[in-house]
Amino acid sequence: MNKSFSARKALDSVSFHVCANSVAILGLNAAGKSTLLRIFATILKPDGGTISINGLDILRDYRKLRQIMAFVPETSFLIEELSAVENIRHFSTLRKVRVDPSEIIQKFSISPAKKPARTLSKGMKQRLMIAIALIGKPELLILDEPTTGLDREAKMALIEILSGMRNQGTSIILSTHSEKEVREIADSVVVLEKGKVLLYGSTDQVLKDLT
Ligand SMILES: Nc1ncnc2c1ncn2[C@@H]1O[C@H](COP(=O)(O)OP(=O)(O)OP(=O)(O)O)[C@@H](O)[C@H]1O
Repeated sequence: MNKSFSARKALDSVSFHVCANSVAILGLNAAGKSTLLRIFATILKPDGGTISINGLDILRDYRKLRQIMAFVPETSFLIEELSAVENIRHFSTLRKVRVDPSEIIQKFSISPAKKPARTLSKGMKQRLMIAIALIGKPELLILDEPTTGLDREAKMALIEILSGMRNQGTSIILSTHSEKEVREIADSVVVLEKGKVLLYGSTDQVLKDLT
């Protein structure tokens, strides 16, 4: 699969197959991670090639894929002037799903819950975005560098949330710069380098090959 932006090849003959509940896309800056995730999330179209996730073709079955998937991008999608509770209400109404915001706030330990989202720390915003992404119980969660910019404590809390979700059967695809994070969350890894696949396979094997 390929993807170019004008003359720049962001993804160059990318091809891999992994069978896992949680997959990490590992790579340095500009490796092509976000581009690949945005293609998986059906936001961007590849220039060519075929991709299927959980048996669904991203071009042919994109409607079905969108129904079972949630995407947490690198930048915030929260409405900054609304509180955490109001953001949860807003996005659940858009998705036509009835939820109890206070239950979600409690489950994800989001605080403060009633002040504008702009007052939340980066870690709390990430938790809130993941909580919102999980409204409607998607089978597949795609996250673009969810722990970037978080302190150690917030990172660990988020990793715990994500591993818990994986253990409960949610499929997870995430991008990261961190081998440590890969070890804690992912069953399989795809390593990208300058738009190409350098390695892919089980986490243990890939991390061993990288050392
Ligand atoms: N919309 C765009 N227009 C032009 N070039 C783009 C666009 N999106 C990505 N690129 C280019 O494609 C390449 C891969 O970018 P991408 O954001 O996918 O990398 P990344 O691995 O996610 O990087 P980072 O870790 O810094 O977020 C980069 O050279 C980037 O400049």
